Amino acid sequence: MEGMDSVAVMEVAPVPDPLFVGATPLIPAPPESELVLRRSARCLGKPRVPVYAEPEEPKQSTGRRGRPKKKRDEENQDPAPQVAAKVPRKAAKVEPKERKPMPVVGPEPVPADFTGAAAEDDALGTGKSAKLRVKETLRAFNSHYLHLVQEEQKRAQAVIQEIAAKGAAKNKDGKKGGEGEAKEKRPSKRPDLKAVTKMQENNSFLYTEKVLGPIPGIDVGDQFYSRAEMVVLGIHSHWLNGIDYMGMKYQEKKEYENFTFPMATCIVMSGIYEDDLDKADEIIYTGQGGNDLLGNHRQIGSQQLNRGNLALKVVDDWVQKGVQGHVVYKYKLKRLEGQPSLTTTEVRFTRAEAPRKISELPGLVCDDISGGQENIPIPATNVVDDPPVPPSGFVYSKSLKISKGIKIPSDCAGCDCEGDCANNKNCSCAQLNGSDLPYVSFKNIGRLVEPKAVVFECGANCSCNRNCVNRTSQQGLQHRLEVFKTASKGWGVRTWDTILPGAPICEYVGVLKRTEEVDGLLHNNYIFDIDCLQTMKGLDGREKRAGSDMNMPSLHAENDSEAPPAPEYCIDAGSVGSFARFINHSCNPNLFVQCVLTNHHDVKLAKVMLFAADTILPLQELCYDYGYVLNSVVSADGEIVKLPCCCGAPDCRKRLY
Ligand SMILES: C[S@@+](CC[C@H](N)C(=O)[O-])C[C@H]1O[C@@H](n2cnc3c(N)ncnc32)[C@H](O)[C@@H]1O
Repeated sequence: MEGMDSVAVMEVAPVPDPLFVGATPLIPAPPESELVLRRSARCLGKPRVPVYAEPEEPKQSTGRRGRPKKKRDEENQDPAPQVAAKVPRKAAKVEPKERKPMPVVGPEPVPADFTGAAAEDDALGTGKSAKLRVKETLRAFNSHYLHLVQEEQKRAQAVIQEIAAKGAAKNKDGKKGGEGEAKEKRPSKRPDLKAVTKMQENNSFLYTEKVLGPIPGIDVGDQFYSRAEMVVLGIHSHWLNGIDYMGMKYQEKKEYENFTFPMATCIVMSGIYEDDLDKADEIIYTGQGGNDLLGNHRQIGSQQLNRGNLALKVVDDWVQKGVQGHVVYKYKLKRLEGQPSLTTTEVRFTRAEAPRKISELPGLVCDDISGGQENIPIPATNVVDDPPVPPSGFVYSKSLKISKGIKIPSDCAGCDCEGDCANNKNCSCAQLNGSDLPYVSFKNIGRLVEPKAVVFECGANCSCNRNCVNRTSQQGLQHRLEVFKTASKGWGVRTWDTILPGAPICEYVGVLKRTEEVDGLLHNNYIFDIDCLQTMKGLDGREKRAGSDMNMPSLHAENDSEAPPAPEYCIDAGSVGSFARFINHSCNPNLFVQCVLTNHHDVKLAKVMLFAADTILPLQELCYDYGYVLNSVVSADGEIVKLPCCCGAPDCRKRLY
């Protein structure tokens, strides 16, 4: 059963790789091949915004997270949106008629002021930066996707159970049946395609017009996890075709009167054409058609000079016999001058180079800051200080320490499932979560379907096994991470692995204390208030979470009041903590905070977990929104303490507090 589950997910899970060069809308194509999913993308467009644009050195100060008393400062809510550089794209022309061999055609100049319909950073007038809108669109897609995966897993489970039951009955009669039959019979569904359709129905695609030239919010070097993501952003509208283009109807539009159509807006290089040549800065691209699409890279037929193959305007093109002897059209593309360098030597394999060996890391100051406590070692590097020093002043602990006088209850009833609760549709822990389990399982790692008011996990009183998907936050470190010294935020944490939305990162651990114990403490930047009630209620600028209106009688009584009291407990990671204490704040974060309950139902003492909000690529820094209320940090002499934010996000609020 477990194997069957993961097959269902693997069939539908998009896996990284290709490239694009422009933008487009979508006509949702029917599912054509699983191979489409074996792709991701990187774009060639306008120059990249630096990842760490860190304005100034922050002052050391005091404060703690999640103590919302006032509304956020208006002035810091809404920073001026960035305007994207207008970088006109060069284009070259290919005549739309059969030629053998095709002549070399020079570039057709694009009018100097032409930057495409969506070139302004806030062309949609949302008041949000284009980067943020890209992120929000991807989050919406991933949210649909995870819900649909959950739906599909449940459906598959039901089919398996039904067929297994039939099989058992048949076996009784001496006939064949059971799981093997289920594997054969269960039709494959594509949650990613369904998610795209949902977004199209809701008009939630980011860009719905095809664009020539740079696309706001998309930079050279950006990576996408799947074709579906590119479709909902409006970068490339096809599931399968490598070339997306503007057809002849654009010829009639005034703004395009100087152009020759069809004209390509975006290509995807997926690695399935054996005749492609990929040198990152120069690509020899094979036109579309004639591939058997089985992932074995084989060309089984000749290509036609039509549709997308007519639309590419490139520095050179020709027709030749491919490796299998079939006619293929070839296009030479070169990167525009002045674009930032790429992190890989091939376009289609886009994973940034994560270091292979800890010992070879530049600036290595510690092989494993956890001293062997975590599942995976966490090295620390420092290329900022001279001499380089390791992080110090704390004792590593991967679990929460409890202050004297605080008792964590362990009184709640558990479920009586066998094995994994995902296989029991009547699991009592699933009921606590609203009916479905909060997680779906991918390759035996749980992913949280959506941020929730609170997550009820299986705990000590449950009879399911230790690997049950509803114990996802208890499985320890799942990804290779590095603690590194940043230029202006002190230490930070980055990943070496691709982390997918909803994946667990860590628990925020330290010493569990009463907040009154730490009130007035100066110079402790590592205190985390347990403020689930605020999160659940969606107070002080926070987003209201799914499940916050649910009738959860087991939750603490304060949950019912409109204005919950200030948090009673906090986690102090000042002197004891894990790598979580090094995770910095960002106004545009890639992690989110999630309260989790396991052995009791007192939200005042909930576990504080961090989960991935987005696809986080290798070498990206992990960060979450500390959620400080501006002007809420006050010094002993009554002065408001301010800390500038150095997160570098286009929508940065400029201050942490
Ligand atoms: C929990 S610690 C994070 C780890 C910290 N960087 C360190 O070196 O230990 C929080 C402190 O890190 C710094 N910090 C975190 N995010 C920051 C940001 N976006 N801008 C400036 N400073 C930041 C601030 O000094 C903050 O009080």
